[in-house]
Amino acid sequence: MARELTVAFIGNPNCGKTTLFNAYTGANLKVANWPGVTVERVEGTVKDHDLNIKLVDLPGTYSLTSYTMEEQVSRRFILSDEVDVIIDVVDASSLERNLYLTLQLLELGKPVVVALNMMDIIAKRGMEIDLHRLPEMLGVPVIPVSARKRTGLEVLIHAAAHHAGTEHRDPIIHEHEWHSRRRTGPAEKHERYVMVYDELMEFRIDAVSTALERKYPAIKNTRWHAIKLLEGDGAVTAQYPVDLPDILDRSYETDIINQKYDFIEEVMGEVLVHREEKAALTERVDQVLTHPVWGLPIFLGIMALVFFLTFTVGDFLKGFFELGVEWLTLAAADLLAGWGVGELLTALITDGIIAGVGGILTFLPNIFILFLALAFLEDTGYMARVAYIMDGIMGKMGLSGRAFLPMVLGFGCSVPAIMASRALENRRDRFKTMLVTPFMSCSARLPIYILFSGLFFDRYAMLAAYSMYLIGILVALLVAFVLHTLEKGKGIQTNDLLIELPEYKMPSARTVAVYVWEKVKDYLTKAGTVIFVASILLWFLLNFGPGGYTDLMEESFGAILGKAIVPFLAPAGLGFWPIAVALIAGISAKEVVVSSTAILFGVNNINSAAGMAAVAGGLSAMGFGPLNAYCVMVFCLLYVPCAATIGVIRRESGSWKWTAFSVAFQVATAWVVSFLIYQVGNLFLR
Ligand SMILES: Nc1nc2c(ncn2[C@@H]2O[C@H](COP(=O)(O)OP(=O)(O)OP(=O)(O)O)[C@@H](O)[C@H]2O)c(=O)[nH]1
Ligand SMILES: [Mg+2]
Repeated sequence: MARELTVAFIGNPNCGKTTLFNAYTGANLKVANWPGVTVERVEGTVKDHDLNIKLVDLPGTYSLTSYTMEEQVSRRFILSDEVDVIIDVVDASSLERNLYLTLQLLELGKPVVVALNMMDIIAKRGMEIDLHRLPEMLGVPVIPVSARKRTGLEVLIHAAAHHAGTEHRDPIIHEHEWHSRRRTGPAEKHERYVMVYDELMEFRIDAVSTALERKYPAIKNTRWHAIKLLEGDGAVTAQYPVDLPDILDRSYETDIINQKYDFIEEVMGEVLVHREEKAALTERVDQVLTHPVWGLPIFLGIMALVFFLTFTVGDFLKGFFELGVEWLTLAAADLLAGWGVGELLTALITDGIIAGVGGILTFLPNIFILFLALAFLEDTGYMARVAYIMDGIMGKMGLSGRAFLPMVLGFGCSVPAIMASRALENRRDRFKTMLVTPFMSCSARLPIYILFSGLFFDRYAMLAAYSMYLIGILVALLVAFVLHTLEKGKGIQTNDLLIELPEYKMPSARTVAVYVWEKVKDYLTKAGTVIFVASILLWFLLNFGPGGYTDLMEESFGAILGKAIVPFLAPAGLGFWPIAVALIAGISAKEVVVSSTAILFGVNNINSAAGMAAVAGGLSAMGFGPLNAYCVMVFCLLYVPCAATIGVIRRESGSWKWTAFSVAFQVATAWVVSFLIYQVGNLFLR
């Protein structure tokens, strides 16, 4: 039978763990150039000879002292007995910072293999790392790799397999090493550790270890636990309390950290042959992009550019899709007629499914361009800058700049954006971020803007649509601000979570391709599932009434339902039953607002000139004008996130009550903002 082995990738955020995991397993997990991309543990398998290796990708962490939710995921897993070998992924281009975690992992006593990643960058910069001395000093194998270029992968996995089962009760290194660091403990213990603290600290560690051993004989690695107790680690202190008031008189965390860094400095001095010349390009670019005054306008400019491309290039490509849908409608009608399919079923297929789903597919080019641009921004490292630029403003909202990262990710899709809020340290910040993230304009809302702004704003269509993105950001910030003001005086402190600025990188073609493909796949899946089902349901709702099948939509169930809520929507400029129906249907997925409109007005190809003209005609006949269109766009921007988002809010908050509150809150906000725009707009237009 084949042997089984579990290997976990752990390392600092953004060091390339997921890239490495993808390279081994062929998975397409998300990779991007900012810290905190992976928020969940993910497993995959590879084979090495007769060995089945289970690989585990973990969220990045700076230390084993865990603060954020994702860091706890990593810590808990690394400490569990499930892991046979730890692969410590180290970003060789910032070795010094990464070694801090390495030293902590070595103290755990589990088999550790260091994967020295990003060797391609090291080579390009003309740096050199002494690959003989480094493993000697760390006492574990160090394998140079490049996850992106896929070099060194076989050697690494082989080393991990080979290194399994080399567990020490306490990690030790060879006799000839570190005689200068020799531990001066009790005579019978002459192990030499990789990381040896000063005499006084070693004395404390010994004392605590002895007490631990006596009280909890089952503990595997007393030294690590003793160090954690001296650091005042909450979890370990709660699990293994010892009564040593003289020794554990205060937290020695700072001393322990400092001594580790002293050792790291020593290592760096010996192994780095050419000192790292801090990437000059990154600094120069950042002088402009993170400028205190220009940073924000530049960000808004970049968003405008992305949006401009989405509109123009997307529209250019759209033509081909329109032809496709038109052809499909005709072909389907012909085919169904040829088969002698009844009128009703033919209507369901052409006016329901093709109109609803096909209409949505024609927006694919716009979606494609949007995600291409976002992938580019994420993999260059710009997104982390956006969080940094926003730090000041976010501070006024009682949040750290880091909370802006989930928010910008919301431009793509609210679901991963809400999950990204796990990187925030405390619950209050997380919930606040989860509440406002859905206000950011996600890709699903794009078709709504394209449709309604195209219908009513001609030359200003792009401007009208771009304003939605700005309104989204403004409302999100405003809501956060109001919440912050309400909280004030309750003794809540805001904490500063710094975001690390990664170096700028040329985006990898593979990363961008995978990113875009995953998003396009999601969009197609959504068209084939949620939108497909919603279109069928909607068609039935609009073609059947209390009296059975009806040609008059006015008498359908849909109309009855829509008319019932029109009085609530009218003050916000949305008092039209077809709009009411579209908005209700849009809860399933925002694109459904567009497909409902197509079904409502009986157009097969809503994204074409003819389709648009038909819808515009129908809407105008009801007295629906540009101001109403703007209100629809704003309402769609702000009201209930889609079903998938509601699901993820429920999962991440763990509470239905809170989920219900957040949904109600979004609807109320949408109503209030549309109401204000409609009422003020009316004053001016009259
Ligand atoms: N040049 C180069 N870039 C790499 C290499 N490995 C990863 N990268 C890039 O580094 C960035 C971060 O990679 P990820 O795989 O997302 O890093 P991670 O460690 O999983 O990050 P978190 O999930 O945030 O902890 C991406 O832009 C990758 O393309 C490498 O070997 N060489
Ligand atoms: Mg990752």
